[in-house]
Amino acid sequence: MAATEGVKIHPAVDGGVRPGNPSFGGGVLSCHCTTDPVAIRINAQTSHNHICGCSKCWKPVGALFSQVAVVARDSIQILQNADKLEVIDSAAAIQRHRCRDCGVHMYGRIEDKQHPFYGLDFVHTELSPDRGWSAPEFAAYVSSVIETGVDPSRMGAIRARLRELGLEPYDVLSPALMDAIATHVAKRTGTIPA
Ligand SMILES: N[C@@H](CCC(=O)N[C@@H](CSCO)C(=O)NCC(=O)O)C(=O)O
Ligand SMILES: [Zn+2]
Ligand SMILES: [Zn+2]
Repeated sequence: MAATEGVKIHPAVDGGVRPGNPSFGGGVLSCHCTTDPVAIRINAQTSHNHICGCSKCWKPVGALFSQVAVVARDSIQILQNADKLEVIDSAAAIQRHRCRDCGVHMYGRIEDKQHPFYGLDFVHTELSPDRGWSAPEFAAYVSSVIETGVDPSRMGAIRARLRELGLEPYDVLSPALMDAIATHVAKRTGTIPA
C-alpha cells in the first residue's frame, strides 16, 4: 500500500486540485447554519489560496488542514445576519470573524496598518457553491498540524500526499510570501529603500 493512501488533507483537494477560472469575479460565502446563515459577498477573485495546517484557521469537520485565500478588504460586503458574527481574538494579527452559532469563520481581517498583509482579508472559498475560485497553490504551516493532535509519525505521509497533489509543503508560508514579508519589514526599518 502506498504511504499516501488514505491520507485526507481537505475535501476541496482530496480528489485532486481543481484549477481556478482566471476570469471568475467573485461570489457569496455562507456559514453552515441551516436557518439564518451569515452570508458575505466577495466582489473579486481570490489570490494566494493555500492549504494551512495552523491551529487558528477554520477547518471543516474531519479535515486536517484549512483552505484559505486572500482578497482585498474593500471587496467584502456582509449581506445578511451580521449580528451573528463575533471576533475570536481581537489581539490576533488576523481577527477572525466567526458565526457564533455554527463556528464557521467568515473572514479574517488584519487591522494593524503596519502588518505586511494589511489590506487583505482571509476567506474560505469552499463556503461558496461556485467553482471558479483560485486554486490552492501550496501548503503552509504543515508541521503545525502536530499542535492540533496529529501524530508526528504521520508527517512523512502527509508531506508526501501534499506533494502528490502539487501542493509543496512549507512549515511557515511559501518562499514568495516570506520574501514579501521580509521586504516589507526591511523597507519599514529603512534597511532597503522604500
Ligand atoms: N503554530 C501556530 C501557527 C499559527 C500561525 O502563525 N498562523 C499563521 C497563518 S494563518 C493563514 O495562513 C498566521 O499568520 N497567523 C496569524 C494569526 O492567526 O493571527 C499554530 O498552529 O497555532
Ligand atoms: Zn452559522
Ligand atoms: Zn492558518
